[in-house]
Amino acid sequence: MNKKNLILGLTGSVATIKAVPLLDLLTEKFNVTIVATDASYKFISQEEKISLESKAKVYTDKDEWEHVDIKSRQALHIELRKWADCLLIAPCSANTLAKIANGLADNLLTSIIRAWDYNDKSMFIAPAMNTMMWDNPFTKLHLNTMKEISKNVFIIDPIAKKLFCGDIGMGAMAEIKDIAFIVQLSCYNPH
Ligand SMILES: CC(C)(CO)[C@@H](O)C(=O)NCCC(=O)N/C=C\S
Repeated sequence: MNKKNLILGLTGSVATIKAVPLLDLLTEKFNVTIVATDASYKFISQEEKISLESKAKVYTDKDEWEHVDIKSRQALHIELRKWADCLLIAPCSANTLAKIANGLADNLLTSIIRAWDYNDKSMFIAPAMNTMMWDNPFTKLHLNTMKEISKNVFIIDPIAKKLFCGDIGMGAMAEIKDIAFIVQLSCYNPH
């Protein structure tokens, strides 16, 4: 089976510590390209970076600017948007959720999303944040905005469990096996 092309967006939630095992599950079914925000790198060790790069191309914001080659007239965020069949943001931080719900395009990941083709390509959002952020009114507002934008936007709800800081409550990223299953099911069987 020729695998579909998936962009995995990593953002500045502590759930990015799950990136390596999540990527292992995703590469079984997809050609994966990782787009990591600068904040996500706070949660990726040097060994994890090497592990990720052994299974996927990893782009960061500097790649957009180092690749500015006016002659080639190519923009990395547009090339990646064209390459992808679907996009998964896992984890999606409260900050990234707020930015995409308001059309901001201030880094490589949000620029790809700002250029996204919602008619033909599915987008999966797996929020992960502290319960206090999850319960804040902006979370529902921004998630509803994303759902209103297109029927091809799928929210993979967080779960309640012990959070990084020891709190117990909603906001933990969905289990990576459930994320991988949902993305594979929906991306290969568009409704
Ligand atoms: C970190 C992980 C993946 C461990 O299972 C889980 O707790 C999670 O998704 N947390 C995201 C929310 C969080 O913890 N925020 C930071 C401060 S509370």
